[in-house]
Amino acid sequence: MDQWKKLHVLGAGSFGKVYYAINMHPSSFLSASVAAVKCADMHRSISLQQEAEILTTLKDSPYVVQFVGADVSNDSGNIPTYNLFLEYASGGSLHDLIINSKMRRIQMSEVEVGFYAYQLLKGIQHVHEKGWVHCDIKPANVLVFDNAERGGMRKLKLADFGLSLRVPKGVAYMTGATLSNRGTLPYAPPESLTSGFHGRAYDIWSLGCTVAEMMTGSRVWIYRNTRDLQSQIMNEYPMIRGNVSEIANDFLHKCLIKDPLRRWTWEQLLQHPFIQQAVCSWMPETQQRTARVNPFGCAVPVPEKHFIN
Ligand SMILES: Nc1ncnc2c1ncn2[C@@H]1O[C@H](COP(=O)(O)OP(=O)(O)OP(=O)(O)O)[C@@H](O)[C@H]1O
Repeated sequence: MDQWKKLHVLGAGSFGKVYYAINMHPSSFLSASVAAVKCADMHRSISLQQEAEILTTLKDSPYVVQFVGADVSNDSGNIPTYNLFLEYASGGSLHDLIINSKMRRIQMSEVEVGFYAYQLLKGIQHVHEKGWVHCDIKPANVLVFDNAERGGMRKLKLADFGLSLRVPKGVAYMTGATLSNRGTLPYAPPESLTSGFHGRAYDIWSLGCTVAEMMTGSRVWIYRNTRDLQSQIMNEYPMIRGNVSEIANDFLHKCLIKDPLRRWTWEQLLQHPFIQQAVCSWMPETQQRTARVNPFGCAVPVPEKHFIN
């Protein structure tokens, strides 16, 4: 940590604070020149240390925040501090992006949302293939990076793996108890409340809530208190407020199927016309070929019967 200087606070989590830091000697072992540093007193740093371990297994995806390194310093008096270094996201979180768009009364276009949803699906693909379920996907846990190449379109990356669960070969984690959800309640799927079921489908439901929020600027649930929210998640269907096209609505419905075994997977969703259209609009031709897995391709209009249940 000696070569790093913490400059200002970027945010705070349940573990401690997140700082913006610059590397005073960028040629040394942590080679990045700037970083976000998640810090916690050593005796309260177990979840940060676990996050570091998880991030090590998730390296090498452009859709997951990159782990730069970790160390222990004595920078606040004599109390040892655990520091987790991450690549710095200059655009803040997706939550900030949604709030800013709302304040400026600029709604994200569906193509833009589709392109962001594509990136989140690729992140989920990587996380699931490495044997994890994120368990806390929400706009505040998605980081935004500027991307000059794509005309103002941002790069998004999944972050905050503090609640992630190891589920090798897709086996789910189950508490067996009602109301024993792990992640953030407004983004939690019904099965996590009815039986404590946490499988890969968990992340897909949270993705649906996140994509709906990008599209409409509002959360899918409006509730009076926690009990009301729990009851709505278990018994009702999420509300998509605002003007949403049929194709986008269909995508959301596939993410928000109540039965986790029938809910679409990242593999199926990557082929959905909502994603395919966005990919075709925003990706350079060379990258489209690998991303385009839809048998209909881009140029052909997709008949409704192929994607509406
Ligand atoms: N790599 C990063 N680059 C830029 N800002 C970051 C980075 N990581 C975190 N932040 C900022 O710090 C805030 C808090 O960090 P983090 O997301 O890890 O905690 P949290 O999810 O808000 O809290 P909790 O521990 O309760 O889940 C984020 O919302 C974001 O604004």
